[in-house]
Amino acid sequence: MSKAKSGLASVKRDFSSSSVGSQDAIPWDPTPPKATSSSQTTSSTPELSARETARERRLREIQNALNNRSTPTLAEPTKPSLPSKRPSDPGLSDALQPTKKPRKLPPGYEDDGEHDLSSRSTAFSRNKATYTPAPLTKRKAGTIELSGEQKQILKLVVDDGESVFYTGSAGTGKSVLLREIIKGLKKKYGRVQDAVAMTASTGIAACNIGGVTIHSFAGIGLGIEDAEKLFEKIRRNKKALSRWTRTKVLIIDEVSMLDGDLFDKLSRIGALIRRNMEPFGGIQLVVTGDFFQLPPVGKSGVKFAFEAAMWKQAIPRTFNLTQVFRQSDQEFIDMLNEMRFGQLTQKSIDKFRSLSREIVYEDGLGPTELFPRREDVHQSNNSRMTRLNTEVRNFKSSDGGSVTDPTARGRLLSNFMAEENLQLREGAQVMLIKNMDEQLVNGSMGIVLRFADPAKALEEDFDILGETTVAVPGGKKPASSAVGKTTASRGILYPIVEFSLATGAKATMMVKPESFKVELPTGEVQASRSQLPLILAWALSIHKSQGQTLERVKVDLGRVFEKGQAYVALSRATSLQGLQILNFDPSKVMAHHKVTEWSKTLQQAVLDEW
Ligand SMILES: Nc1ncnc2c1ncn2[C@@H]1O[C@H](COP(=O)(O)OP(=O)(O)OP(=O)(O)O)[C@@H](O)[C@H]1O
Repeated sequence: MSKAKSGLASVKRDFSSSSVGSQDAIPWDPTPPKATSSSQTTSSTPELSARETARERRLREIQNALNNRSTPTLAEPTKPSLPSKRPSDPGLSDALQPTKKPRKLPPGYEDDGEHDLSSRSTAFSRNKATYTPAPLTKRKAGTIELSGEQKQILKLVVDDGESVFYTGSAGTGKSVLLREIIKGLKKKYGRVQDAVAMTASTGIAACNIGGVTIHSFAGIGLGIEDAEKLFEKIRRNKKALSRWTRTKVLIIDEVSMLDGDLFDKLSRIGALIRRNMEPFGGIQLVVTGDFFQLPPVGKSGVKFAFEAAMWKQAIPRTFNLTQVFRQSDQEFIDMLNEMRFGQLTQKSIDKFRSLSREIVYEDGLGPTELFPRREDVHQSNNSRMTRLNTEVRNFKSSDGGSVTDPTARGRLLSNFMAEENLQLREGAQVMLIKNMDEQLVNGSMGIVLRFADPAKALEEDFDILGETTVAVPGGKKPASSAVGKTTASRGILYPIVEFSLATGAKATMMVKPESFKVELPTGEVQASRSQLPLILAWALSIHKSQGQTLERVKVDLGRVFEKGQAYVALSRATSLQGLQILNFDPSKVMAHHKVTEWSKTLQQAVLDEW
C-alpha cells in the first residue's frame, strides 16, 4: 500500500491556505431528506417555494424585478407585528447589481460570480456595524465534495481497515468526514452485529453522532477503578462483554476531552477481554478531535489522551486536515490559527479588539451569544423571551428508552440538545438542532412567526418539517407516554419558523417533533426523546456550541475561564462580519502548553518519517 501523505507534516500549513482539491462529487446526505419537506415546496407550489434552488430563485427574482413585483413568501405570518422588520427580499438588490469582482472560494463551493462576500454590507460607524445578510456562498445543494485529504482518510479507514487519529483545526470537516466514515463502515459491515461502535468522550458529542459515551460502551461506570477491577466488572455484564467481543471498529469522537488514563485502561480492558495483547485487543480505532479545543473535564491536573502510554502504539497513523471550510476569509482563518497555537500577532490582537462593535442585523435575526456557563445561557434566553410579550407555548418532550434508573436516565437525557420543556413565543429566535435536509441543517437559525394546526397546512399553505411522533404541548400528558402520529395531532399548534438559509434565502416551515436517541451498537435504545428539533438561540453554552457552525456570534471573553473555550467560541463564526467580541484579552486565548508542546513533537516526528 502506498504510504499516505500525513498532513501532520504540514501543521505549519495551517497558517496559510491549503490547496487539496478533489474531483469526484460524493453525495452528502446527513439525514435522509424528508420527502415532505423538499417535495412539498417544489412540487405543490413551485412558484411560491422558498426552498427552490438558488439559481431558480435568482431567475424568479430577476423576473420579478422586471415585472416590478415583490417575491411572494411561502407562508405569510398572520400577525404582521413581528419583533423586527425583515427585508422582503434580500437577494433582489443583488440581482440588479453589476457583476462583482470574482473572489476565491474554497473547493466544495460553487461560485457563479453572482455573489461576493464583500457585497454583504457591513458599514462601521461609531462602534456599530450594520449587517445586511446577503447570499453568503453558493454551495451545491445536497452535495459536499470531500477534499483529497478527507477522501484519503476515508479510504484508509474503510477500505484498508487502518487505525487512525485525525485532527485539524476548527472547521476543517472532521465531523463531516466522520459521518462519511460511519456511513462507509456501516455499509462495509452490513448486518454484522455490534461491528461499529460509535462513541465520544462526552454525552453531547455522542448524541451528535448518534452514539453513546465511551464509558457507556465500555460498561465501566465512571471508570475510576483500575483496569483489572473494571475488567472483572465488565465480565459480570453480559451485554458489555458481548460488545467488547464483537466490536470490529471503535470510533471515539471529541478525543480532546478524553482522559489519558482512561485511554490506557480501555486499551488494557480490550486486551484482557479479547485475549489479544494488542492495544484495545486488536480493535480498529478511529479517533478524532482537536486537542486545541476543550480539554478533559473534572480533574485538576489534565492528562490528555495523547499522553497515554498506549496512544502511539494503539494509533500508529495520525493525520491533520488542513483545509478550512467553515470560514472562507483568509485573514480570519489566519487569525484563528494564530489563536489556536497561542501565537497572536499584534495585528490580530488589534483586529480582534476592533470586533467589539455592536452589529445591527437588518433582517432582525440577532447573533447567538456564547457563554461558558449554563446559568448565563438560561438567563439570557429567558430575558429575551420575556421581552417578547407574546403568548408562551410550552412543548413537553415525550421520553423513553431502556434505562429505567431515574438518575442514569436523567443523565442520558440531559445530553440531548432537545429540551425536556421547550418554551416558545412568536418572535422567538430559534436554532434547528437536527439535519433535516440539504439546506435545513443543525445550526440553521430562524424566528418563530406564529403557531398553527398542521391539519391546516393545505388551507394556509405552509410546509411541514419533521413528521414523526408528537411532543405534548402544555405538558398535559405524562412525559413518558409515547403519543400518536401526525394524524393524532389535530388541534395541536406547532411553530411556523422562518429559517435563514446559508444561501441567503429564507424557508418558512412548520416544525414538528423529531426523535433523538442514545443507541448502543446493538440497536438498544438507552434513552429517547421526542421533541421539536429547536432550541432558543439568543444564547448557547460554549460546550453545546462545539461542533456548530454559526453565522452570527457574540462572545464576551471576560467570562471565559477554560483553555480552549475562547478558541471554540470564536471559531464557530463563519466570518469576521458576523462576529462580535467583547472584552478581548489575549491571555484568554492561550493554548494549553502541553498541547502546544505535543503538536511540535508531532510535527517533528512526521518530518522524520518523510
Ligand atoms: N468537503 C467539504 N466541502 C464543503 N464543505 C465542507 C466540507 N467539509 C466540511 N464542510 C463544511 O464545513 C463546516 C465545518 O465542518 P465540520 O463541522 O465537519 O468541521 P469540524 O472540523 O468538525 O469543526 P469543529 O472542530 O469546529 O467542530 C460545515 O459547515 C461543513 O458542512
